[in-house]
Amino acid sequence: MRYTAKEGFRHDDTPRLGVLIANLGTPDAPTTPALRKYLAQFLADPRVIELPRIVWRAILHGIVLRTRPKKSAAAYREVWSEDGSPLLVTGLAQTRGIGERLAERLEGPVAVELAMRYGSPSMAEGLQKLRDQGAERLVVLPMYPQYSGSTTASTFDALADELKQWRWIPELRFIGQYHDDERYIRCLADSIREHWQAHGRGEKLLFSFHGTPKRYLLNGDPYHCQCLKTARLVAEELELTRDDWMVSFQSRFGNEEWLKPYTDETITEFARSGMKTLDVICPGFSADCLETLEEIEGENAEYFEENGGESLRYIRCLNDRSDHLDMLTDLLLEHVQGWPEAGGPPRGLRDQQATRDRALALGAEN
Ligand SMILES: C=CC1=C(C)c2cc3[nH]c(cc4nc(cc5[nH]c(cc1n2)c(C)c5CCC(=O)O)C(CCC(=O)O)=C4C)c(C)c3C=C
Ligand SMILES: [Fe+2]
Ligand SMILES: [Fe+2]
Repeated sequence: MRYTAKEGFRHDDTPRLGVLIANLGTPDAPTTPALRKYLAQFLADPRVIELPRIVWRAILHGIVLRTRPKKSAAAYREVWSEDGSPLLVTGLAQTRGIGERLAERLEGPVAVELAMRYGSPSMAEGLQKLRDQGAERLVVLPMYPQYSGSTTASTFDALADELKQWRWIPELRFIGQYHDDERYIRCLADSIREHWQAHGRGEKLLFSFHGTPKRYLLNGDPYHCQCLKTARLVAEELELTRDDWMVSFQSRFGNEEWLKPYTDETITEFARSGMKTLDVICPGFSADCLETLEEIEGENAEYFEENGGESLRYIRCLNDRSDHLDMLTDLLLEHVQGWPEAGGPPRGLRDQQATRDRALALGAEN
């Protein structure tokens, strides 16, 4: 059949609201073969690498996938826990926490699933699980506070690739960003204050965001502006002066110019100029992952010390903090507003009798 439908579909099924929590994804294991598979999917995405396909495919298969998997696997081993990759472990905890909160706060039934853009659980699996639970309305929350074509739009592409195979497309809301949401800014500021209380305050606060090629900004991607705004709002909330904080961009990939200043150079420069203590936070990530734990808390903390600094204190992502999950639940609830009978089953399907009538009228057998 060309178009798919829910397994065991019945015309009198109870409809519910479906919530898809989407994040980037992570390899299945910290091994070279698992990394090769993950990076092959990730780096083949034209939203991530905007280069002519034939040129890039030759570089990807001829060079990148022969060299990077081994190096990346070693980096993943540094952060891997007994339960698996931090991004997945935290993603599952976030999904559970948001599910519990929504079930308490919504009148109608709700189903919440996690899906990863690359690797597993895949976008197709997450969406099919929601459909199997009767989700006729769908809200998608890509867990990226700042919109970027390379992340948020890529999630949309994967969503569309799956949904275009469905017979019955759910009603849809897609959350594009929440970079300046007051509650998100307050969560970040509170996490910084708590860190200062526990570990003391460093000489400066560095906001380090994942970078993208500068070309994407010049071609209209709002990511850079949204990162700067998040940092400025947090600094305002903490009543910092302009000298107290700075923004930089990490995780460069490839040879072209990326968003500047680069985090590794900034941190090295700070240490060389005599700074002894530095606080670093990564508000572009909703969950700690390779890029924060290995690259910032590991590698960049080493650069800081090697160049004369004494301690780089990494402030963890909001992860499954309850204020973060409350904030994301509020955001989801806001986005289902305006739907007839917000959050509940679609109008006309509320009582089972009406559904059965409709099934009869259609002459359906079930
Ligand atoms: C938070 C936003 C992210 C943006 C923007 C982003 C852009 C981007 N990333 C790459 C290349 C890689 N990123 C990798 C890991 C990675 N990236 C993000 C988030 C953003 N990326 C996360 C959360 C992670 C970690 C995943 C985990 O499993 O913990 C990797 C893989 C690791 C490695 O080999 O270094 C690559 C590669 C590009 C090219 C890009 C912008 C165009
Ligand atoms: Fe990345
Ligand atoms: Fe990295």
